[in-house]
Amino acid sequence: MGPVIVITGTPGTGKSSHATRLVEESPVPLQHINVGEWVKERGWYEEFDEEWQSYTVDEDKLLDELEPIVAGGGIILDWHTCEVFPERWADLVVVLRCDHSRLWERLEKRNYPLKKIQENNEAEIMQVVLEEARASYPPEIVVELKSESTEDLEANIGRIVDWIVAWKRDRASE
Ligand SMILES: Nc1ncnc2c1ncn2[C@@H]1O[C@H](COP(=O)(O)OP(=O)(O)OP(=O)(O)O)[C@@H](O)[C@H]1O
Repeated sequence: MGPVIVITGTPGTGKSSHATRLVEESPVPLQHINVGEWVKERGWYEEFDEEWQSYTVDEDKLLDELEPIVAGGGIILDWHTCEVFPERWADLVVVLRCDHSRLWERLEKRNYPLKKIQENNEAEIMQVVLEEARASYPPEIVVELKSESTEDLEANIGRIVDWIVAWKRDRASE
């Protein structure tokens, strides 16, 4: 059985880019779950908020549906929030960080409404997701990683792969 790795961070910090690379590089098979996409595709939401252009997630449904999948291990949970997931699910929580002006450019390229860019930009400055991760999981499993360049991305993947190798070794010797 593989580990459950949560990759979180403000929208645009590079969660999906990291998850995609990690699936390719991981020494154990991992399934990438882009939780936001699953919410949309599988209807795990209560409504679509026009003003914020986002879905109001049905958290009970999401947890019920994900529980048996996560229980099998070998999962990357890719989402901009992590406090919803039960603490027991995660073996590692990666919080991606990005300089806010760079993040602004990335979000502008996606044609996000200005209000949404501002909200996300502010959340990154206030390190909302990092605080959320620290409040929700034991400190030893929360790792903050910079995601501003492709060099950062490659270095981060290397670190996570090393962590998986150690995780596997620890399990084998138990
Ligand atoms: N470390 C990085 N170096 C260079 N470009 C990056 C890096 N991380 C992300 N990007 C770029 O930023 C954009 C957003 O990346 P990505 O879609 O992976 O972010 P995300 O956090 O998954 O966003 P969302 O939460 O909206 O799904 C993409 O164009 C991606 O190529």
